[in-house]
Amino acid sequence: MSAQREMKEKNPWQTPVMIIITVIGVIAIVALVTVAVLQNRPLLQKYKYGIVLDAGSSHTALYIYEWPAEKDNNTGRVEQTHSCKVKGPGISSYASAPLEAGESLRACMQEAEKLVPGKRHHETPLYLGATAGMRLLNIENSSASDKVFQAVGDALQKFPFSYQGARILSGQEEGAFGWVTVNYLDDRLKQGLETTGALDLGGASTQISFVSNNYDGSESPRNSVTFRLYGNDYNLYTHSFLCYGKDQALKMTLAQMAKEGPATVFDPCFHPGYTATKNYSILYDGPCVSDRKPQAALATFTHTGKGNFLQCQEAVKSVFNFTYCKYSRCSFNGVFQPLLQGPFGAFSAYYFVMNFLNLTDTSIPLETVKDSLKRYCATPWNQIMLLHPDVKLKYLAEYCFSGTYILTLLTEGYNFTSKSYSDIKFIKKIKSSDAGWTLGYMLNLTNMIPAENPDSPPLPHVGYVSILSVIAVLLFILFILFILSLRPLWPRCSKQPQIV
Ligand SMILES: Nc1ccn([C@@H]2O[C@H](COP(=O)(O)OP(=O)(O)OP(=O)(O)O)[C@@H](O)[C@H]2O)c(=O)n1
Ligand SMILES: [Ca+2]
Repeated sequence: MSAQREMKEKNPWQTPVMIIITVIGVIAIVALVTVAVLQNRPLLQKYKYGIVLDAGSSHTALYIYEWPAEKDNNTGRVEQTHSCKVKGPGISSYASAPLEAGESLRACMQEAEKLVPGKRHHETPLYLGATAGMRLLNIENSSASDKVFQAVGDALQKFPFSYQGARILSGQEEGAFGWVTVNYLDDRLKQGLETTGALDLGGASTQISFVSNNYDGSESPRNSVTFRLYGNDYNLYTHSFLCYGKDQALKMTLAQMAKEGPATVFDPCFHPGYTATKNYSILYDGPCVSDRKPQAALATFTHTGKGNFLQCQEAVKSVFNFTYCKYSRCSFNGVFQPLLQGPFGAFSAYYFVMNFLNLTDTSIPLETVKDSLKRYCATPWNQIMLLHPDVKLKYLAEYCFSGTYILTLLTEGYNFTSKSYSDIKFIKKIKSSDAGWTLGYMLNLTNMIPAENPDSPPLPHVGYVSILSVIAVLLFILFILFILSLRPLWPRCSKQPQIV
């Protein structure tokens, strides 16, 4: 009887023990998973921002970049979220009215102020980088270029961002940062993949940058930039040709045609039927053409189109110098260039022009591209205007020249062949970001590309949490099984109601 009573007293324990164990087990699992999730959860969508102003020779553009806050100095993606084209010409055109250069940036800056969240304003770096237009102004009149920078700096500092200064980029920087942008956006750097060369055609200068396996940089150190990015070493060849942007090249070509100072310049690079009276001074103002001043001092000339691609090609070729090269190989003007190694991304004016001409498909044979351009150049000007009523006349008049210049620069200048032409891709954007030097410039200045590959967690976050949860459940089941396995040792008890 006494043993029976003892069992009866213990009996109620059997179920409560299991309930308590289950409850504790479930709480433990929930706690474990919650801690794991909270500890490793990416911070709630918090973003950081950076702003870069590209003060080009023909215009200024503002770019806003955004990246997840916790991925600073890591492998995080930086993306362009907005761009704003500044109204009016490039800042170098304001040499005689510098204050207006600062004023011109206001509308885009106000847009940026609205788009970057207010609480991030003060920590958002703001950079202005100027390229060939300001390089030329600085050569021509350095005090005028200083005044433009002063005015631009004063205007930018009125905004609540963290202003980091305005400066002229060197040609090497412009080329190298364009290359960094393209390869960063293509994910080639992080993964250590073969890189893409960068071809940038601006209004006043043009850049070529690529990695060539059999080039160590020793032959022409000033064309060599070395990087260590994500644990890989890169020896980049880069060169910037000042004056070989498409606007300055047009001036040089025209100045070359008009070097005898005629009253009418018959230009094969303009459409038949095109005619305009122009000031001779436009052909020899600025450092790219000042030495081509014609002897005769006529004030104006009649610019008349002839629409002949082959003659245009010859005229364009005349602004390249192929006569001297002190290196093993050169592109033009005695500049060293190693063997081309593709693929290449060609952006800015390369894209604008080839896209307008419907010639961005580089799988089309080069000869066919030339034939198509030949027909385009020969098309009468009035027909061209009828076909493109929405295109700015200044741009429209120049596409025959620009297309011819691009093909001549690529083949005669850089030595692309009919075969390697297809290694080039004419691009505007990669994902949501414009191809150009600005992103690479900001990534560099904010130290956002580490030299070494950061240790990445072996598992993605979701995988990590799932595995942790499965292990926790397994452990709990094992624990229950263990408790149940001890059952034979438990004191026996009867489920029969006790009849006293
Ligand atoms: N839809 C467009 C836009 C621009 N352009 C021309 O393309 C050239 C280069 O533009 P861009 O790359 O913006 O040159 P910048 O950056 O201003 O010049 P640089 O890099 O030499 O300082 C300019 O002649 C511009 O007139 C064009 O033909 N079609
Ligand atoms: Ca540019």
